[in-house]
Amino acid sequence: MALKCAVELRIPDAINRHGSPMTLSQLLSDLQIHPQKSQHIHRIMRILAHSGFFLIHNKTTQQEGDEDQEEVAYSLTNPSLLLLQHNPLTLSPFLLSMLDRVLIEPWQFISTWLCSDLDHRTPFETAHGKQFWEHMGSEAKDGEGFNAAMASDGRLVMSVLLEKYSSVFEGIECLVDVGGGNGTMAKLIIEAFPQIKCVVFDLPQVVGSLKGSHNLMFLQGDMFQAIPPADALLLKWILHDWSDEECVKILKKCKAAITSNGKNGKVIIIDMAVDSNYKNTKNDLLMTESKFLWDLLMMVNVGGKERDEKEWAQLFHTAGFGAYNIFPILGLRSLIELYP
Ligand SMILES: C[S@@+](CC[C@H](N)C(=O)[O-])C[C@H]1O[C@@H](n2cnc3c(N)ncnc32)[C@H](O)[C@@H]1O
Ligand SMILES: O=c1cc(-c2ccc(O)cc2)oc2c(O)c(O)ccc12
Repeated sequence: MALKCAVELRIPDAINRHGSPMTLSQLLSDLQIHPQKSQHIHRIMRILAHSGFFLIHNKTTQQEGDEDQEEVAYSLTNPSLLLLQHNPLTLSPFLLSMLDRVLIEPWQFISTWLCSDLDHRTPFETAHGKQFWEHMGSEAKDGEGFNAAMASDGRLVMSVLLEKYSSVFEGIECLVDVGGGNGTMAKLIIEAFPQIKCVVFDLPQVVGSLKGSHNLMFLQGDMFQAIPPADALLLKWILHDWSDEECVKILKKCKAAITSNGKNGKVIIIDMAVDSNYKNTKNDLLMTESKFLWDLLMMVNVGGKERDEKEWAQLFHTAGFGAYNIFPILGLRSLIELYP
């Protein structure tokens, strides 16, 4: 919440505009903080600096006719560079949506949900009276915020995919981005590979009003009913939204789509793989904690889960797939290539 406050106040942008470590008094004169509350900003900055979002410097300032004064000053770090408004890889929309009231409120309802005999899929439904995707379809502001969040995550992931793993897209003529949101990933794919025709397949509420181009098409539908045929399907942050049974249904539709007309395509999955040997102290404890937190996020908001490699393998096998490769690509995200 301290970080959300800093992003809402555009503190990273203020420090960036300043161009050198910015003292607390310079920061205060740039922000529109009520004078009676200005003494609190250093407390917010202190914890964010401790968490690695800002660097603290001691700056000596010369006062006319007075002794030099030491004042605390702040500069940006790699994580706060990713919160600048005009950074093409900014994660601010992700942060603001994920810490919005609508996604935070359901955490207050976990025990109520666990003890209730109401047929609610998630604490999200207990809190808001609707399931996640239905809510995002009916509350335009929340839906747009969530789609913008996913788009900002997509730009970051795509920058890594294109730089280090672009071979996954080689040889593809037609790709369907299943649950592809507002088409951010698809647009970056066709920019890098103009020979690929991309279809962004998502719910009517997400793609119904979006316009395509000569090699980009928006198609509305339900991935539980049918997925359009293609050489390759992309599923980014899709399967962790769903239960095992639902994932098997989606994956069976995926297999039908990549094997229609005698084709032998592939499914490209970008999702999380929890470490199965996390008790091994050599593992990164913070990384594992984050993955377990995401697992709860999926339980609380959408009714999905995060899976370890054994659980992924079981899903693929049950859905009738033959082979897969899995490797970590960026932070919590892994890339899985799945073959019939
Ligand atoms: C977590 S978002 C991921 C969006 C995008 N793949 C990304 O990572 O940026 C899941 C997407 O699945 C879509 N979705 C949910 N249920 C769907 C369904 N039954 N058929 C097609 N898309 C669906 C949502 O509208 C949403 O855009
Ligand atoms: O409802 C969510 C929330 C997240 C989320 C929230 C906070 C974080 O620090 C990270 C992620 O992510 C989601 C997601 O990836 C998804 O596919 C559906 C819902 C949510």
